[in-house]
Amino acid sequence: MKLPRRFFQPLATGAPAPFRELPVRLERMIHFVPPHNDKVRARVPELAGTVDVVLGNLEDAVPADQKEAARKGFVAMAQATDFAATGTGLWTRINALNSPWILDDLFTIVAEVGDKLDVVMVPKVEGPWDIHYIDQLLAQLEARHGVTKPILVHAILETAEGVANVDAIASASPRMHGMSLGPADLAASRGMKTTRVGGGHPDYRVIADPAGDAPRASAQQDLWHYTIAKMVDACMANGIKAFYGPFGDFSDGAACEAQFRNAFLMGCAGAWTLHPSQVAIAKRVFAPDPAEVAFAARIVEAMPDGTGAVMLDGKMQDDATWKQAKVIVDLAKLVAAKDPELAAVYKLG
Ligand SMILES: CC(C)(COP(=O)(O)OP(=O)(O)OC[C@H]1O[C@@H](n2cnc3c(N)ncnc32)[C@H](O)[C@@H]1OP(=O)(O)O)[C@@H](O)C(=O)NCCC(=O)NCCSC(=O)C[C@](C)(O)C(=O)O
Ligand SMILES: [Mg+2]
Repeated sequence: MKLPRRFFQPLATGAPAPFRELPVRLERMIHFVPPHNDKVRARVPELAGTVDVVLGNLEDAVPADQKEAARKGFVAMAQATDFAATGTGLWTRINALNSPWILDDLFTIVAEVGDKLDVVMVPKVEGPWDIHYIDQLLAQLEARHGVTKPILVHAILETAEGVANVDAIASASPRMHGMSLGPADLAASRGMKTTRVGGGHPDYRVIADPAGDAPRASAQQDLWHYTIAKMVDACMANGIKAFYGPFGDFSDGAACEAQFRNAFLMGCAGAWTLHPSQVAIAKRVFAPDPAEVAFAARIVEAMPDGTGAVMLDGKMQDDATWKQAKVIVDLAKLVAAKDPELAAVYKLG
């Protein structure tokens, strides 16, 4: 374990000091773009104003013979658009640590567009040692290329070993931004019997006890509940953000929305969008319900210093519910600052 007083020291001479607190940003969706696809890349300038984060994906879903084109395409799209002007985050997902592409990914991207890059998403993180490696390398590259804003790191939780080490990953470095669930790789790593990318499974259910000849009620359960809960606890305990990952069935918007909403209610800040049709779903889900915001605002107003006990509509409020209300009001303010339509609905002063 590193000494506490050394935790926030830059890891290379000339590298920027790590953030003490994460920048406060609205990240309802991390929108995936395949940078080797010229047609999709051409839409990025227009897309940038409509999503909270644009991510250029270099890893899985990019064919091996297109890795270089994807890297070049990412540099081109990063240079072509002023993401900061619309408050849009610019991220990339690099190839895995054991792949032949990762060094070229990081060397090229930090050299060419390191000052524009907010977050590097690292796939298949197994333990804190993976984060330490990336942390050190990024510091060296930031120093070499004069990058002044620290590049953050986001881990994908997508192996059984990673889940076993989730707390240590979350606390591995002050560079940690957060974590996303990777349900496809994780299912494979765990030996789960599903070919779906996220979402439920019709055979994963509980069944009521028999009661005579009556048909037995049965309901589908959430395969990802345990993992999301574990990830949210690890992230929030370390002051970083948890995200649901991808939902692969673009034809089933209702199931995507249900999965996103479960993650939102459990504490996640956002989800990935892989297709334009999922952006509106994420916007709908990762903003608090206006009725909840109105009630939360009443709680905050009824307890100006956040202490004591009061009754509102027959419901007891105290210091703890005040904190719950603050979570909702603070998020609503963040959403309202970016979305004038919701600002009008929330009516927050
Ligand atoms: C699947 C694909 C090929 C279907 O692309 P398509 O063109 O066949 O689909 P479409 O329905 O015909 O597209 C309609 C329009 O939207 C455009 N479009 C389509 N997608 C996008 C996009 N993302 N951003 C912006 N525009 C997009 C597309 O170009 C088209 O434009 P047009 O009307 O002008 O012809 C395409 O959607 C795509 O490449 N999406 C990203 C896929 C991806 O990044 N996958 C990896 C992340 S998930 C993962 O890795 C797992 C994980 C975490 O690791 C683990 O669980 O283990
Ligand atoms: Mg994966």
